[in-house]
Order: sequence, then structure tokens, then C-alpha cells
Amino acid sequence: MANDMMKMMAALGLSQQDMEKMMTQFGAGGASSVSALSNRAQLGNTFADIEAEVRAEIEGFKRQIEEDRRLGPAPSPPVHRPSLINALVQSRATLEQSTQKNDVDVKSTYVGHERHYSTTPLSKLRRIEFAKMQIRKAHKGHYLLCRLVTPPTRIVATQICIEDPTGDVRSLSIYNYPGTRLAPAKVLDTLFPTGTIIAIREPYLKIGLHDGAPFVRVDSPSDIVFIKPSDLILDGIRWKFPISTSTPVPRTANGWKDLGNGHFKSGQYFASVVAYSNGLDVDPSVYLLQLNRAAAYLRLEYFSAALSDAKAVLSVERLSDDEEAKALFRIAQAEYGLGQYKAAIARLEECLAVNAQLSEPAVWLSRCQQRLKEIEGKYDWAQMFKDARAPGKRVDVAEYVGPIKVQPIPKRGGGRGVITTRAVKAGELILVAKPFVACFPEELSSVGHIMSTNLITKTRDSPCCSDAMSQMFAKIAGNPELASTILDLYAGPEYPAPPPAYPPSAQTDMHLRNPRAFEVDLDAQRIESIYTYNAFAPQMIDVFDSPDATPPDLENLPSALYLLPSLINHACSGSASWLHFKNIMVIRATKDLQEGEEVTMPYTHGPTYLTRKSNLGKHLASCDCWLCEADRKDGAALCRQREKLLSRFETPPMSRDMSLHVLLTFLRDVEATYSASRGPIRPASGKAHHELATAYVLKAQKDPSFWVPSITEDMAALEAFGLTVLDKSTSGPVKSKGRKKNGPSLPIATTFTAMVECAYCVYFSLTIAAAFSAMGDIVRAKNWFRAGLWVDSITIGGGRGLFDIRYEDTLDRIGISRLAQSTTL
Ligand SMILES: C[S@@+](CC[C@H](N)C(=O)[O-])C[C@H]1O[C@@H](n2cnc3c(N)ncnc32)[C@H](O)[C@@H]1O
Repeated sequence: MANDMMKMMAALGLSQQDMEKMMTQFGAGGASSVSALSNRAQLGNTFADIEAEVRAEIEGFKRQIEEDRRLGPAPSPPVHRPSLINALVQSRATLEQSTQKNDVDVKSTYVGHERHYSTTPLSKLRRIEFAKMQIRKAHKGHYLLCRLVTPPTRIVATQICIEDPTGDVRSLSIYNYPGTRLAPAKVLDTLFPTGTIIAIREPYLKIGLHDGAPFVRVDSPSDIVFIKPSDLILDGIRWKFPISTSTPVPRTANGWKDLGNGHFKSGQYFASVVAYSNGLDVDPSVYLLQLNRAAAYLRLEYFSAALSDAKAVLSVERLSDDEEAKALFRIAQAEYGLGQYKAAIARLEECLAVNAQLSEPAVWLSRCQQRLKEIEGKYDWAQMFKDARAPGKRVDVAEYVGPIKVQPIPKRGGGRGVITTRAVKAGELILVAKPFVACFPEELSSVGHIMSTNLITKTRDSPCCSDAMSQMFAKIAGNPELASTILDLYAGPEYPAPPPAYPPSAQTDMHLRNPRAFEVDLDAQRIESIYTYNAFAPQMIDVFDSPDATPPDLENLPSALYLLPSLINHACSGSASWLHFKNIMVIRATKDLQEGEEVTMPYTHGPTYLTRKSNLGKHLASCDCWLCEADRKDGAALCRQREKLLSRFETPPMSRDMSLHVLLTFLRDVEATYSASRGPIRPASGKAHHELATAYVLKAQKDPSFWVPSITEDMAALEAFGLTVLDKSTSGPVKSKGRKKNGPSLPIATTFTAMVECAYCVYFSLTIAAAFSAMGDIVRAKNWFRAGLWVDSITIGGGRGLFDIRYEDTLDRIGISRLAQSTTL
């Protein structure tokens, strides 16, 4: 059950430490247990060490920032030109050597701290030279005109020696530039060839921590403007030193095409679009460059840019059939990426009319047909599940937006939330969303990874989180028309509240014209804050693993940012559930909702409000849901006691004392942590009841009289999670209370005010079915199996096809596979 719990617990941008806390308190080690990870102790040590390390790092970093603030701007120390050039040439040689040796590259950096960026257009700035610049200062109102002197190298940032026209040099560190993360030297050469002239808008001069040397730090790639030799800005500029052109760059359009194709083949798509663009600058008539660039834009998910390039190629006269078909296919792929499936179908048909032999467009045609069904909410869930399990692949489906809308909700941070536009039934699909950016462990670069210490959460982000966060820069830069859709997401309490309406209308006047000319000023700090407050840790929909299932790698969780789901607020007892088919996020109502009711979902789980409150740290001081209210009424002391009791039952049942005496005491002690006025929903009691049920199941293997108490305890568990058991009988004729009109009998009520731990409720229903089956009471066994199906349908959904695949092993293990085959809801 560990993965299932992870799925439920993985919360908006929660750190490993948060996750560990959650798993510790609430994890599940086995199919029939409420226990936590069996290797918890080991994990505990690791996380404690990391936490201490991160705390110390953050303290050091903050001290440095405070010291910089205290010292303030000061004249820049001089830099010895030959020494700096030599140092950067050496660093470049080291990068090349480590690439050759395939060394694993693990670097660390900071995110979420205050950073400068420019919003003033270059034309409104005045030129400044190094001699007039000060350290620890952003030079407002100025730009630095400079030339790249050395071949680029990198650690986290790309580093280059730059000179101003007087020949004065500094090192330049560029962070977040698209395509540069862990990039090999030859990619950096394409992006930043020696001799290139750039202008840096409102440059910030820092002082090196270790060497005390001044350097220009650029965090927002949009601060860098590439200057063409013909640019008027260069009028009257004389460079003291002759141009250095040690980086060999192609001279012809075809030379750039070959370079671009090389980058494309090695998956360096941003470098390839830059190479193709450079080729087009040399000779705009070489339309094949534009056709190739469209293909690279498609890989980068710059769909509007791909569409524009492929359309431009299509308008060229005298294209060969092959070129025309390619242009049409790329237009169709771009339209597909933009969700314009009908337009894509028309283009694919045109493409096949040009060449009916092409196999790929035919495949894409059927994909488009499938997507058209999906935008209506009709998904092939079983296929999605299979696709989600296929290693190295992402799931490709259309998005679906159900009966919801964004509405101002002033009392929530960010001031907005999601409400229903009509009455919604429990189990109804609310949203299916694709990520704006995402990273899964298997997608991390084989070269290595970057660890980011997040100054907002004061934790270390997972490598995937760090990677996906960095993708934001390239993705916003390449889709400027979508920029406000991202930048209007909640950026935390330090920022002004975002506009109440969401999504904003697309900025149709914004287009990517040149991959290196940024249409949007990229505010690094804001982008990192948005990611921090809105990202999810996608967890694969995968339930009831065997008790020996390997727990998920908490240090290596995937990470993704979704747009509309980011508008849904938290409630521990949320009205919706969320889960992932790999990259695809699916949100369903878990209770009946009236028109206009808020859709909420749990960002985190935990045994009491105490753990949940601590897990929710960055989001809210205190959750106002009924579950937290009820816990708070019980009081902190009893809640602490409840958490302590549960933590003692973390290890799987087989590896601890499962005697009835111990478990009965456990149940009694847990019950005592709930006040008398508490009401029936008592999740911890539910777990204790199920622990007892598990012990009875073990005994029943030898003595069948224990089946009945096992059933009774699991029924009690269901009630403690919020379900009403209508038929508590364990023998005799079956009552028909739960019988639907002309339908099969369900032993549970299908209306409820609230249900917690829905996935447990499926499993408990199935274990009751298994017990009745073992007793030979097939009618009750089938009814309880149906109860499991029904609970699953309102929590996970996806129909019987998906249920059968997901529960195949579980049903086999608890011995009801055959019964399941002959039973429908
Ligand atoms: C992912 S955003 C949710 C959407 C956000 N309300 C908006 O307007 O964009 C997460 C932030 O919403 C706010 N939030 C979410 N659930 C909340 C709740 N139950 N009470 C108060 N604020 C909440 C918190 O500020 C949290 O950091």
C-alpha cells in the first residue's frame, strides 16, 4: 500500500522531509496494515542528516546575504585580464575532460532568494563600463555592452570571460538560460560563441565568495540581449583588443543546418533551434532550416513557434511533395500540441493526400480521434494505466475541464479557488490536466543532476523538482503568449495577490520571433516562488502493493506544475481526490457537491491536525476543515497521544507483536484519544480496527471461527472512515437495505457526508469479501466485493477495466480472483 499512500500524500511541492514526516506518521507498509515503511529507521537517519546539513547551509547563505547588505555597494576591485582568461580556459578544459570521461556531475545551487532582473527595454538604458560599476549593486538605468572573450564553461551557471570596449574584463555567470543545464561544451559554444557581442540590461556585479573577484551575475536570461554586428548600438564603439574567434562557428546556412541537426540528434533541442536560426540569419531562403526548426520547436513544446515556422514553409513555392508533406505534418503536430485536434485532423488528411504511403500521419489521425473523445471526459483509463507503467514514456491524452470555474475566495491565500458550476456527484471527473513542466526520475540527465536548496521552504528540493523548476524559464520564454497564465499563479505571501480571474486571456500579440530574443522579462525569484507554491509531486496510481513492496524513493520524487489544478485550495478532508497516471493529473469529486460549492483537495495527509499543520507549513497556518476542527476539539494533548500510538504501529504486521491482547489494547488506547462528542469519523480508530481484523485473518487460517470477528472489525474500520454499513450481518438471509432499484445489493450506504482515507475503504471492503468467500458465503462475498468496486468508482474511477488491472495481484493474494470475475457492480 506504500505507493498508494504516497500517491495520496504527495503534496504540493512538499519536500522530502515533509514526505518523510507524512510517511512516518501515516504510511503503510503492507497490504493489510496501517504500518509505515519498513525501512523507516534508515530513512529517518538520512533525513535527519540532510535536514541538519540544509539548515547549516541556509544559515551560511543568509549570513552572506546580510553581510552583503551591510557592506553595500563599493568600487570593484581590478581584474587581471590574462589571469581571468587563463582561469576560465582551464575551467573549460576541465568541463571537456569530465564530459569525455563521463563523470557524474552533481552540483548544488540556491533558489527562491531575492534576485535582481530588468524590466527596462534596452533602448531606454544608458551604457556603462566596468570602471564605473560597483560591486554588490544592480546598475539601474544602465546596460553593459560586452564581448565574449573565452569559450563558455559551466558549473550550474554558464561562465564566460567578458570584456567591455575598453578591454576591462570580468567573469559572467548566467543562470537559468534555456538549454544550458548540465550542457556539454559544444552546446554552450553554439549558444555563446566567442566574439559574440551582448548587452546586459541593468547588470548586477557580485563579489566571489571564495576568490573575492568581482563577476557579473545574470539570473534572468531576458536580461541578455544579443547584438548583431549591424546594430546601431555599436555605432562609434571601438574595441581595445582584436576580436577573438577561437570557437569555430559555421559560416554558411548549410553549416548551421548540419550543426543544428547534430544537436537535434543528441536531444539538445534549444541549441538546435539557435543553430537553425543562425543559419536563417545567414540565408533566409534556406527554408529547410525553418522546417527543421519547426521539428525542434515541437520537441521543446514551443507549439505556436512550430506552427508559425511550418506554415511559413508551406507557403514557399515549388516545394517537393516530401517537403510539403513534412510541413503539413509539422503543422498538424503543432496544432495537436495546442489542443486543436480538429484542425490537426484536417492537416493530417491534407498530408496523406500528398503522400498516402506515410505511416506516421495515419497514426496521428487516430490519436486525434481519441483526443476528441477525451475532451468530452471519455478516457480509456486502463490503457492510460498501462501507458503510465511503461518505463521512459509519458502518457499522451487530451485535457478535460469538468463543471468547475475559478472564483474569488478572499479568505484563501492568493484570493481564488475553484467552485462547481452545477451539482456534482461523488466520483465525477472534475479535471484531467497535463503538466506545464514536469520531471520524472528516469528523465533526469544521465550526466548528473543539480540539487537546489530552496530558501522559501528552507528544504532541499528533489533533483526532479530542481529540474522542472528550471524548465519553467525555457517554457515561458518559448510560449510568451502563455506567460500570464503562469505568472498569474499564486507566488506566495511576499507577492501582491494575483488577479481574481483565471486563466487570463492568451496574449495573442506575443509571439516567439527569435529563440534568443525574450518577449517576457523573466523574474527568476517570482518563477521559483510560483513553482514552489504550486508544484505537485506526481505519484503513480498504483494500489495495494504486496507487503514487501519497495517503498518509493522519497529522495527522488517526480515533480510537476499544472495550471488549473494549481487554483484548487487545500482541505485535509477535501471534496476531491487527486492522482496521477504518470504525468497526467486526474481530479475527481469524492462527495456529492452542490452547485457553487468549493472544490478542495488534501495537499497532505497525517494522523491529526498537528502533523498536517506542520506539513502544510508554507501554505497555511491552520486548516479550517471539519476534520481539523474535530481534532482541535479533541485537544493537542490527545492528538499527540494518538500520533504517538500510531507511530508504534509503523512496522509491517509480520515483523511485530500481532497478539490480540496487544491490538485490543492499541484499539482501546486509540479510542481513548477521541473525545466522547467526536462523532463517528475517527480515522485512527479505523486503522486500529483494521489491525485487529488483520490479526483475526491470520488466526482464521487455522481456526475459521475468527473470520466473523475479522469481518466485524473491518466493518467498524469502514464506519470510522465515514461510510455507513447497512448490512452488518455475518450469517443468515441477506438484508436488502442497500439494494439499488433493480440493481445489485450493496451492504453500504452510497450517500455519506464525508469519507476519509478512501483507498483504505476499497481495500477493507475487499478483505471483508475475502473473509465471506472463505466462509463459503458467496452472496455476501459478492455484495462486499461490489462495495469495494463502488468505493473505488468514486475515489479512483476509471471503470472495471482499470480496477481489474490495478487489483489483479491483490485479488489473487486475498483469494477472490474468481469471485471477482463473476461479479459486477
Ligand atoms: C496552489 S495555491 C491554491 C490557489 C490559490 N488560492 C490562488 O488564489 O491561486 C496554494 C495557496 O492557496 C492558499 N490556500 C490553499 N488552501 C487554503 C486554505 N484551506 N485556507 C487558506 N488558504 C489556502 C495558500 O496560500 C496556499 O499556499
